Amino acid sequence: MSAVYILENVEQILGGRCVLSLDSLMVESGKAYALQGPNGSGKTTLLHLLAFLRAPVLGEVVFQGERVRWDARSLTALRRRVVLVEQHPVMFTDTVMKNVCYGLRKRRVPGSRQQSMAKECLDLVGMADQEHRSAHLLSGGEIQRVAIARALACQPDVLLLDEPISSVDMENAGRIECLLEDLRKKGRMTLIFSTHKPLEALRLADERIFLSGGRRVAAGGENMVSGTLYGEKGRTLFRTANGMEIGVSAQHVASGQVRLVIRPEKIRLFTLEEAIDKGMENVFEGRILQMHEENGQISLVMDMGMPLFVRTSRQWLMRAGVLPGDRIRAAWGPEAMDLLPPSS
Ligand SMILES: Nc1ncnc2c1ncn2[C@@H]1O[C@H](COP(=O)(O)OP(=O)(O)OP(=O)(O)O)[C@@H](O)[C@H]1O
Repeated sequence: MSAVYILENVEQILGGRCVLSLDSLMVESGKAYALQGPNGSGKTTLLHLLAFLRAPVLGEVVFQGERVRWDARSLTALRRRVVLVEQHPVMFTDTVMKNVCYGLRKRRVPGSRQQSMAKECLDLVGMADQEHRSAHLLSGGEIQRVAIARALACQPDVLLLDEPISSVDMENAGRIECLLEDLRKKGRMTLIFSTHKPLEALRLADERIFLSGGRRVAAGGENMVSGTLYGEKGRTLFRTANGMEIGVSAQHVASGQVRLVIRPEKIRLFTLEEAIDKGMENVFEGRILQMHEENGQISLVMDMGMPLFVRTSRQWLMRAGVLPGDRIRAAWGPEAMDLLPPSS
């Protein structure tokens, strides 16, 4: 597979502050990527850079083998190959059809062809029968679907989406998920979308990119849960809002509201028949919800009363012979946990 983007030593400064700093990032053609990270971690900033909407202050971007020069002429050509669907897309006060044709008109596609291309794309997002409706009267989820149709009509090489599912109802979210899944399977365009939902990222992406404070980090935020710390019989316990209790060992003496992170790579998995290793303060049984191969490892989600993300080896999976739906046990010691202050 060829690289569609290569970023090197890229920095973005906004409001006098460095909000994005990436040593290197390679995006392969035809794959689906999820951008994850807490609020303000730089996901939108990175999407704007990849959409050629804002040049980085430092560093180099290579797109489809050519260094991006950021001058007006080359940007016009690049923006024809990459389309961004913003988190809250703007609709023109016109019909759905006219909105979908917008990009095609700008690209000077002949009028007759515009209609048929737009119809095809409205069909893909399940809005073919809505072409005459006024776009500004659509619901948030419908707007998101029309915006995706408008982007697809331009037949971009790269489709960027800023939190496409976060603010839409379940029905629209389901339709958008199916569409992204379909596009990913076809592999004709590169997909990059930001999300706050780890399950969605795992389900829809070939690779996940985690950002924190504008930097790429190994992983994070997957098993981050808010709750209360309290002491009981010489132990310190963490209680989640839905009443789950997790032992966090006596070395954590603080009490009150905190966030707990359980590191996916430090969790050990056991079949129900296996003996649990010594020193495991927490042992939970649950059902496997999802499994997914990622960068040579297995990412697994288990339902233990909350989704628990675990990174394990292929060898463990082969040996255990378990499948989604099977019950297993997850166990971890104090080294797998970090306590953070509550989010502001
Ligand atoms: N135009 C701007 N001027 C100054 N600071 C900005 C500007 N745009 C974004 N920022 C800051 O840059 C940082 C990264 O913002 P960005 O929107 O990329 O984060 P994000 O990961 O997409 O967040 P969210 O999940 O909340 O959408 C934030 O601290 C934000 O306040």
